[in-house]
Amino acid sequence: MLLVDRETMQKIDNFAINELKIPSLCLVERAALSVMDNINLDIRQTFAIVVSCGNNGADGLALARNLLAIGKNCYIYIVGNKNKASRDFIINYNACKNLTKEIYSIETIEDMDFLRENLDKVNTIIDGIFGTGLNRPVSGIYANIIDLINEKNIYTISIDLPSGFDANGQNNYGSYVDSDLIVCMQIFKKGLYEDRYFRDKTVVCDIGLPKIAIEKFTEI
Ligand SMILES: NC(=O)C1=CN([C@@H]2O[C@H](COP(=O)(O)OP(=O)(O)OC[C@H]3O[C@@H](n4cnc5c(N)ncnc54)[C@H](OP(=O)(O)O)[C@@H]3O)[C@@H](O)[C@H]2O)[C@@H](O)CC1
Ligand SMILES: [K+]
Repeated sequence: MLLVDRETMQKIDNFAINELKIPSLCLVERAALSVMDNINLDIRQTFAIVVSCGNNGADGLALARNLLAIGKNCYIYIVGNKNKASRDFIINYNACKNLTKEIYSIETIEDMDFLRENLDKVNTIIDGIFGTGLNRPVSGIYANIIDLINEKNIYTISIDLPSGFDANGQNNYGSYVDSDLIVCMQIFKKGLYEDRYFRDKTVVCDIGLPKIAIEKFTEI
């Protein structure tokens, strides 16, 4: 079983995008559709999509866009500084704005109360807060949101990694999402595989990263 740590995954992503010229927006779209393929859309009608402003969030907004396109109810909650958002986040954010009014920033205690109340409207939470970009302990509003998600007994799908969980399985960054399902992009992240609780809840999906990019940084 091929496993990667965070740093190696980032090297593979960056080589594919910057050297092989694989458009990152295509990788984000494939990631979003791989999550969508793992949702039973016959029973899941209403979604809370919780994102921060990096490419894990871009995956979440691309998923929201695809769910909205088929008429699902999506409530989008954004934590973090949109001014620091990734290009792929912005592209998907601009599209989602034309598909729904239900887009909310979560910054204050009042916003947290709003989120606590509104999560009860959905039967599925999509966790697109952090992926392989997590690089320090989770604190403040991020920790509050992760704790709130865990308080709710609502089916939760994490994109790539449970937000707050270290891809390398070495660092304890504090709170992390207690996911029901993790859709992990392209290669099993080491920390997930080595964690018995999360290994069995993880599916690994091909998002189109070329073999030559993967082989360059791993011993296949
Ligand atoms: N193009 C690609 O590479 C592809 C990526 N893909 C997807 O993107 C994910 C990686 O995306 P990403 O590198 O943008 O980081 P992400 O996990 O969204 O974090 C966002 C930012 O949060 C910050 N941050 C970190 N720790 C923090 C903390 N404790 N508390 C607060 N903030 C914290 C940190 O920014 P900083 O604050 O360090 O400037 C970080 O940059 C990957 O898992 C996969 O899902 C796939 O679509 C395939 C193509
Ligand atoms: K996540």
